Amino acid sequence: MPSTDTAPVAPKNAYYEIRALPGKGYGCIAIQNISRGTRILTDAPLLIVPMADYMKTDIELAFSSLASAQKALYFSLHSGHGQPASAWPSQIHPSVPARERQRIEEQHAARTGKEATLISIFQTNCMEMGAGAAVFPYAVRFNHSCNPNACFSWNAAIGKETIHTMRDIKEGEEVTISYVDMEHDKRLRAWELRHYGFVCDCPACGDEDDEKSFAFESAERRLQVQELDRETRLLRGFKLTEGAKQPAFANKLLKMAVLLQGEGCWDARLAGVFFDIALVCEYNGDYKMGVLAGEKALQIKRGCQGIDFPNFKRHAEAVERIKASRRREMGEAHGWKALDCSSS
Ligand SMILES: C[S@@+](CC[C@H](N)C(=O)[O-])C[C@H]1O[C@@H](n2cnc3c(N)ncnc32)[C@H](O)[C@@H]1O
Repeated sequence: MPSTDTAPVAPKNAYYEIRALPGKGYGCIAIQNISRGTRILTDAPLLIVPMADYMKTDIELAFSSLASAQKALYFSLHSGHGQPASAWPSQIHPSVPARERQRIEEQHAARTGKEATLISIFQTNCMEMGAGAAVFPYAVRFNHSCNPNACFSWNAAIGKETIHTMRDIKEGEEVTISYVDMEHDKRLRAWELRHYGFVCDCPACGDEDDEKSFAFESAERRLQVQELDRETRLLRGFKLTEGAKQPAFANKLLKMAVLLQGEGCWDARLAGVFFDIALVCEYNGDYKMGVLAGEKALQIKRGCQGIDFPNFKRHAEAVERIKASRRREMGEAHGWKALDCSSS
């Protein structure tokens, strides 16, 4: 439950409002139809903890520098404390180093404690931010779905967390994000979500044995994405040119893109897959496909992160380069080169 009884209000916006939802505390409900690719929130951090493996003292230090209104705002956020200790492992293996042991004990005490604490609120609401994590006072109000209709990103260029819609959303629908990696299977997701103190009942968490269900299809897609990701991961990034030399590589990426779209994941991962397809096509001299994939990558990236996202310009420049190669190729195919007097 939220730590205070005062209902939170979303920043003034045309897209959604925060409402109390049965069994979920508060959540964000669309107040008009929203098209895919709409930025519905930019949110500045309230409390930043600059390391991933934070200790209680790191949160205390960050909290101590807040103004009193910010402290009150922090304590108005949802807390996942009060979980039964029996639901969690009762022992820590002796091989675990002392610092990590202390960290686990602090986290456990916060989760199972009787009251909301700095840690229990941080656990429930923090989002990755650079090398650490932060609490964003409005982004925290979005509930989870394993099959979400929106996604979040830390945009370092504007210093804000953004929420973008990944699908067309109807007025009255809840806007959700995913707290977990889409590749994870139902069991792993359920374990991860236990840390937040709830059991997910989204369509992807339905009966996976029913072959006609969304959950069945979704599980199949996730499994295939996971396999394709494993097969291609080491050949992406700075090793992409090695990947490009393998005949099946681009097809694997394309398959991954189809599966992600089937799952409704119009997010940065999908944009990244299309961008890599574009670069592979460029490397292999298939500029026509390269332009198509590159434009698709930019369209998705614009929709899920925005053109002000730090690496958007770099991606757009790469796509322009592929387009220029395609134009040259077309020119040569039409004999324009022969007409170019300046080259004689
Ligand atoms: C980041 S907060 C989300 C906003 C929160 N509902 C609130 O009232 O402020 C995370 C908490 O919301 C609740 N929650 C999020 N997604 C949920 C879901 N799909 N089903 C039930 N509870 C959910 C859980 O209590 C979780 O610990």
